[in-house]
Amino acid sequence: MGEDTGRTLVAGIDSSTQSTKVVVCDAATGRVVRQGHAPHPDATEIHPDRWWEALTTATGGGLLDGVAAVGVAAQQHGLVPLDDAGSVVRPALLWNDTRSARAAADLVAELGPRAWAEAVGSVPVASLTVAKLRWVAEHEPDLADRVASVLLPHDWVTWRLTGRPALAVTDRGDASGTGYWSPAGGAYRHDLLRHAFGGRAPALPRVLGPAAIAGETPSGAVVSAGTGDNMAAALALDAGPGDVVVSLGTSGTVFAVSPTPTADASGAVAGFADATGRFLPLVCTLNAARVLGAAARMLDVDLDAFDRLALAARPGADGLVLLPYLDGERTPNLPEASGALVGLRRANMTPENLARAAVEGMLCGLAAGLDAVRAHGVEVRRVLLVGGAARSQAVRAAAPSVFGVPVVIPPSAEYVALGAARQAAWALDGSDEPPAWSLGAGERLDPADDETGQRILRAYTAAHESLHGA
Ligand SMILES: Nc1ncnc2c1ncn2[C@@H]1O[C@H](COP(=O)(O)OP(=O)(O)O)[C@@H](O)[C@H]1O
Ligand SMILES: O=C(CO)[C@@H](O)[C@H](O)COP(=O)(O)O
Repeated sequence: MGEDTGRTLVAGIDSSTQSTKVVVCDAATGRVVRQGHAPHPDATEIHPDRWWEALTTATGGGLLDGVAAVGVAAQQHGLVPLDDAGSVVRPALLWNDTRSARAAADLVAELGPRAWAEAVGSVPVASLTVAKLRWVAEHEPDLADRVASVLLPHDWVTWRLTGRPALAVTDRGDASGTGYWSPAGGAYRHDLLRHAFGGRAPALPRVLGPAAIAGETPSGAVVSAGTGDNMAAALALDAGPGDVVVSLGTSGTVFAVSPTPTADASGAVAGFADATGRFLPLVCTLNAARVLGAAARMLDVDLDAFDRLALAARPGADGLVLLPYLDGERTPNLPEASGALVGLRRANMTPENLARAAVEGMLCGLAAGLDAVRAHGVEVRRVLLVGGAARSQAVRAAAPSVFGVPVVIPPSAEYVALGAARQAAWALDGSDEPPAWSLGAGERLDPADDETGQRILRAYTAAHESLHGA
């Protein structure tokens, strides 16, 4: 690729829930020079080979030619169980697979929520790897007996990229989502792993530091440690004090970089580690961008027409509230819940109000996440809004009022892939700090007034409490 002569290129891979996205960037500036993507199957258990096939498709046509370093970020928590030959024992159970809800509740009942929060930063919910291990131990004991090692999605893709070495690696960020690695202590809790997995003690990947090198690709490109997708987005966005990132992908996430670890015994805030040696308190909802997709399908319109409908309704959707728990919910922890439309009246039962209620319902769940991180010492001066659904004009219109703080829409980019690329450039360079990449100015949107968002949130809270209690 002739245009690349004379500059160093790095690549970032985002193997997220719905797709694989790859960006190739100038290592010095972060400018994206080319990109690729490919979809994943729509399922909550997936054979990891599907991620590899998507990566192969996304990087076809020589996308990675001339790349000096590669980093992998991926959806967090997924359980990739391998046997002693490195073969996949069963398809990976993903973060959004709720069959492990009972297992999570049992783990919490056995040790208590405070003990979990203090040991590993988070209280187990169905998403966490530790709960998935318990589920396999109870429901598939013969398969559990064959599990020789356990990887996360980004660990597995990194392991494949580096030629399946004997020792797999991970990083602090992704390890912190397992439920058996302590962000505060910086070490695995093998006791908790054994406790969850019926006494079994599978091998775990070595936890690398932020700028470490995991290995090389067959063509000789350096491969960095990689990380979880939310940690990669935080790295790309260079989130500073007062910045809280809200990502609207398959999951909705609210997170901030913090110098100190958190331990929320209520379970709302997961006390993760970040990709720079610091910490990443995070709230995750199970229902975000796909709520809008599902509502658009119900209204038989595409996403642009859906936006126009939502924008044509008044804020508050004339009292119509959509509780968006379409795939169950993680925060609040209601894995068996379903969605609900509350407040229907003959006068407000319009496509416009339904579209608006879907947008507002999705955002209200994340506004609760902002309150939860605030309660754990995170300053919320502004929200940086990213992820697929941040492209929606209706989301952009509603978010500042619902969140009650200014919202910045960073320049359109694949921030998870960009964060993985920045980590790759950092590993290549070996400096103390990641390379200084400039994002460019974002668009700042301010709340309309103090009252609109409060009114929407009050109606949402009342609807939630009428069905699920306080
Ligand atoms: N303009 C839009 N309005 C609403 N949703 C959108 C829009 N563009 C993309 N999306 C949704 O964003 C989601 C993909 O976002 P992404 O952040 O890539 O997810 P993930 O990382 O979880 O795979 C899809 O559900 C897609 O329908
Ligand atoms: O489980 C979490 C965070 O704890 C999710 O955020 C996953 O990491 C999936 O991310 P997306 O594919 O929705 O970006």
